[in-house]
Amino acid sequence: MVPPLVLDIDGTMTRPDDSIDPRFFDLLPDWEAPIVVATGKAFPYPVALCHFLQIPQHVIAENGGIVLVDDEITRNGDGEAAFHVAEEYVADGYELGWGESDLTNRWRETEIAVQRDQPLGPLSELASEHGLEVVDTGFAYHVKSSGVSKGQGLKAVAQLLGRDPKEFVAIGDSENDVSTFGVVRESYAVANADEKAKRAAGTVVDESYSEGTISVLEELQRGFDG
Ligand SMILES: O=C(O)COP(=O)(O)O
Ligand SMILES: [Mg+2]
Repeated sequence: MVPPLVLDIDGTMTRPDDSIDPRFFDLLPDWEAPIVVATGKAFPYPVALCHFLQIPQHVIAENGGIVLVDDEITRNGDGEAAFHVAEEYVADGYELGWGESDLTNRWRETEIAVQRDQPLGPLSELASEHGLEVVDTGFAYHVKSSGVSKGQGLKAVAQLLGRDPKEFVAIGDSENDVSTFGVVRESYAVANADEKAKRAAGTVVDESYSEGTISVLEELQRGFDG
């Protein structure tokens, strides 16, 4: 059998221009084991991705803040504290950086995300005053509860699916994937991954972005066929 997968979105399922690699639309629905989409993005994004891929909705959103398995939703972390950090950051004269409608944070429930061109120092200070931490995904700074992570999320998903996290193969590109790498059987960082992800991964793939991810999936598939 092919192994169950836990896939990061940004930098892992995407191409360098941030688009989802269309090859996943053929590859993933045919994958004969559970697939978990684990992302720092707000909840609607991975739900929509699973919907349009037409795969079961096994989702870790907001870096573990929200977990969805089929019809069951779990929320983790101190969202109130994260929202206070955002308010105070803005009151101090900084911006979250996503414009008026802020589609990045609009549907967030357990953490907040700040554009990476905004100053990190004051954000980290406010976060620690509220007992929170900042994670840099390479796409945004995320202010979140420290006990909340994609890895914790995967443990919850695996349990609901009647699986062991140690059955999973994880692919990711940044420090928010390190916790996932720590709980799975095999972990792969794509070549564009940050140093923390590369250090934590069992294997660093030669190819970047979705090209790297697809090469891992094809390798797993070949192992299965062979
Ligand atoms: O939302 C982000 O900052 C990164 O998202 P990802 O976890 O899917 O890479
Ligand atoms: Mg990523």
